[in-house]
Amino acid sequence: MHIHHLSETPSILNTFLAEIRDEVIQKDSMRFRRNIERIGEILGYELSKSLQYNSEKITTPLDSLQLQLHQKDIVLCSILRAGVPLHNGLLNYFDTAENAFTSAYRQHKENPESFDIVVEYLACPSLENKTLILADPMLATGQSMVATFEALKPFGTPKEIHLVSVIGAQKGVDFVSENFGSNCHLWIAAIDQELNSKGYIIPGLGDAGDLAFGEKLQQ
Ligand SMILES: O=P(O)(O)OC[C@H]1O[C@H](OP(=O)(O)OP(=O)(O)O)[C@H](O)[C@@H]1O
Ligand SMILES: O=c1cc[nH]c(=O)[nH]1
Ligand SMILES: [Mg+2]
Repeated sequence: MHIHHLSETPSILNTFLAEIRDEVIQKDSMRFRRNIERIGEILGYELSKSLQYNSEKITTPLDSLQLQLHQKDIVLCSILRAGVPLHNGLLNYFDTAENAFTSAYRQHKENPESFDIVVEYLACPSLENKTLILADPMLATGQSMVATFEALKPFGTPKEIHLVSVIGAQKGVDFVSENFGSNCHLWIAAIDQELNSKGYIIPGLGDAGDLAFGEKLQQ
């Protein structure tokens, strides 16, 4: 897997990462969602440099020229709920993308430290020979990404796969590296070293779904 760890090079991205991590600033849910969206825009821009381009003729009022424009074969898939603002950020740049949504949530067992990933909702166009972008802001154990990828398999074989995430734990990055092919790309803003016993990224930011949309009752 090709891992693109973007905050290794300091940039304006770090300001948005600082705001979603900061325990005071992150409580403003509108700002939290917008910052995830802005990070999605930056990750999408970086990802766009690796897409396939065709030369197309553009006619201005004065003349014409050839421009390199990317192939319009993107399917953007995100994982509910925390994936929604990241999806919006990517869609802000990939105007013509087709869209897929899936739900993957942690179903906790009696022991709070163990959980299963439940994939329930799935709405997806054909993925055959398309460029699949699979987006989820948190890559903790990596199980949601892998379970979603398994659930998408009946929809066809993409020609390229790009995973997009905001904060990952090294363990989750290793897990997706083992489970996605060597040609797959991971575009990630930050990689933290630890995962706690409940599967939360340390230092991370807390619960991205709750920060964006409010607390939910455990199932
Ligand atoms: O890498 P993993 O260990 O699978 O964990 C990451 C998952 O956890 C979060 O979702 P969550 O289950 O909190 O659902 P939510 O978006 O509804 O809050 C996040 O958005 C990922 O989908
Ligand atoms: O740290 C984590 C792990 C999973 N989901 C989150 O929202 N945060
Ligand atoms: Mg959550």
